[in-house]
Formats: sequence, C-alpha cells, structure tokens
Amino acid sequence: MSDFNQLTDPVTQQVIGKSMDFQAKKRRVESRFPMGPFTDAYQTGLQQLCGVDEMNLQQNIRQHRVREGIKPIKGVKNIIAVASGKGGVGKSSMSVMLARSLQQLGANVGLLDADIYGPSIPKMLGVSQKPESPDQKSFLPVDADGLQTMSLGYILGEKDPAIWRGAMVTKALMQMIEDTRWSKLDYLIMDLPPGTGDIQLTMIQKIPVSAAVLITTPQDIALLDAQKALAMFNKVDIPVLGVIENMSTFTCENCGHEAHIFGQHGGQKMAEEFAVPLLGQMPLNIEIRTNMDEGTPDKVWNPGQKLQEKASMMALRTAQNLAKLPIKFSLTDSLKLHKI
Ligand SMILES: Nc1ncnc2c1ncn2[C@@H]1O[C@H](COP(=O)(O)OP(=O)(O)OP(=O)(O)O)[C@@H](O)[C@H]1O
Repeated sequence: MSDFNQLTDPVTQQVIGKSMDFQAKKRRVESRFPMGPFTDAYQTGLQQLCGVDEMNLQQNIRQHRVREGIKPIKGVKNIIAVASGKGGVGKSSMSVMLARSLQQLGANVGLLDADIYGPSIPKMLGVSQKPESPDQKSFLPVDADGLQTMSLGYILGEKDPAIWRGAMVTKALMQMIEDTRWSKLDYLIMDLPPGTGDIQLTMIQKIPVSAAVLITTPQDIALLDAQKALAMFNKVDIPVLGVIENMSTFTCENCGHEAHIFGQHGGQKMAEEFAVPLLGQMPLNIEIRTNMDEGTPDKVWNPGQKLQEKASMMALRTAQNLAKLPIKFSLTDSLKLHKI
C-alpha cells in the first residue's frame, strides 16, 4: 500500500486537485476505462484521497516555466517531453502509459507524437482517423478515449514515412503543435524521436517544454544513450523529472522465475549517479507488447497484473516532480512583467 500514502501529501493534492468533486472525477475516469476493478492498493489510495481536505482539491495544476523567449502553446499548460537516447527502449509505449495514467489521476491530458520519422502513437492507441479541420487552417485533436492526440501518422498514414530533413522536420512539428486546437490541457506528453542529434536539440529548444522524462532499459548501451539525453536537456536548461527504467525484469509465466534479461538496476544506478529521480520500473511483459502493438493499450491494465499500480505511481511521481518546479509566473516574474 505504502506508496499510495503519497497521494495525500500537499504537493500531490495540488497536482491532482482540480475544481471538481473527487468522487465525480473518479466515476468519470472509471466510466472511461471499463477495464475491470482497480487493484486494492490503488483503491485504498483513492479512498485516502477522497478523505482529504476539499479546499486542497480545489487547486489547479499549474503552468510551469519554460525557456525564456518561447511562446506557450494555446490551450496547453505543461509540455512534458519523453526522450530516450537509444531507439526501441519503449519510449512510445511509456508515453502512452504516462498519458493514460495522468488522465486516470484526473488531469486533462494530450499526447503528441513528435517522432516524425516513425510515428507509432496512432497504432498504439488504435486510432487512425484523419484530424478534422473545420476552418481549413487548424486541426482538432484526435480523441482517444478522452486523450487529445496528434500525430503526423494521422495525416501522412503509417506507411508513408516523412523523408524531411533538419529544419523541415522542426517546421512541420511546430506547425503540427501550433495548428492543433488543444483544449485546456494540464499536460501534453510529447513523444520525441529517439536520439540526441541536432533535430532533437532544435525541437526542444523551439518548443515550450516545461520538463522531460527519460526512458531507458537497464542495458549499459541504453544507459549511456540516456545519459546523453540527460546532457542534452541540461544543455538547454530543461529540467529532467526523472528516469523510467523499462523492461527491467521478466517473470516467467510458468515457473515465476524472475530474469534480468537486459541487466539489473541500471536505471537505479543512473538515477543515483546523476541525481535524477527514478520514476518507476516497468517489467518486460507480454501484455505490454501485444496490447501496445495491437492498439489496445487499456487492456494492459488487467486486474492483478500490478501494471496499473506501477503505471499510476510512475505518473504520480512525474506530476509531483513537475509540481515542485518553479511556476510560470513567480512573484518576481510578475513584478517584472508589470514593471513594479
Ligand atoms: N515493458 C515492455 N514489455 C514488453 N514489450 C515492450 C515493453 N515496452 C515496449 N515494448 C515493446 O517494444 C517495442 C518497442 O517499443 P516502443 O515503440 O515503445 O519503443 P520506442 O523506444 O518508442 O521505439 P522507437 O525508437 O522506434 O521510437 C514495441 O513492440 C513495444 O510493444
């Protein structure tokens, strides 16, 4: 149960507290996710949350500071970039899990597929319709069970990879973000292309990113690349909320033996060495592989799998760590802004 005690701490109440009665919010979340009962620990956490002071629940998720000189995106409070140095470590899968879990905690969430070369979010969410454009100038985000999503994959189609280079990529992405009519998003999760090259650097410099989350497997090679990603965010002063270690262990369905296929404690070591929080460890699990590949991500949260609890904790820690960062307008900012 333990970890769920965090749900009642003041920072968390700010994070998930919105101007809506919690029970109503819970019912709305449950009706959207007909995936079976929550695990006991999650249920206990929710009950604890119901008992907290109503006043705290009225607070909104706040907008956090971005790099100076960058305009915020209309309708979006916080963009969280999800990055990995190495490809294939589960960055898109973890972006989907993070987005869904933040949504389950009651936030308004969007998911932007910035992996312009290999947009996999439409397939993972099982959504393929083209975004509507009522005014022929802007796009409405594509709805995926309450998630506001956008991907070049919706526009180009999955089998039509973008062959643009450098500046064109950033331009296409900026256009996609700015021309989407996001509505009242607390968090926009942005799935970046893998790597730490010029393209990724330009993207994070131009987009008003509040913070980043790193995905790695415990393998040395993936960790080295994750460290490069950390250095990239440090270079442009974007705070890193933490690291998620994906594919951390594998438990045999038949004998229950736990194997560390990609090594052990890699994410933890990285967290300790570079003083970045470990947001969570996600096992190598067949449910994740099949459901992400078949476009049924919500089935990942089968009762008894404990995956839902892991995903919720990962999302909660992410939101908590963001809540601890400076908000968009500090008192000094606002004094400067109003020339007082
Ligand atoms: N924890 C996991 N357990 C089992 N399979 C997983 C897990 N995480 C991801 N996968 C699978 O690994 C493959 C790669 O995942 P994903 O596309 O999320 O990685 P990525 O880092 O975004 O890749 P890319 O570098 O191509 O953008 C997919 O088939 C996905 O279903």
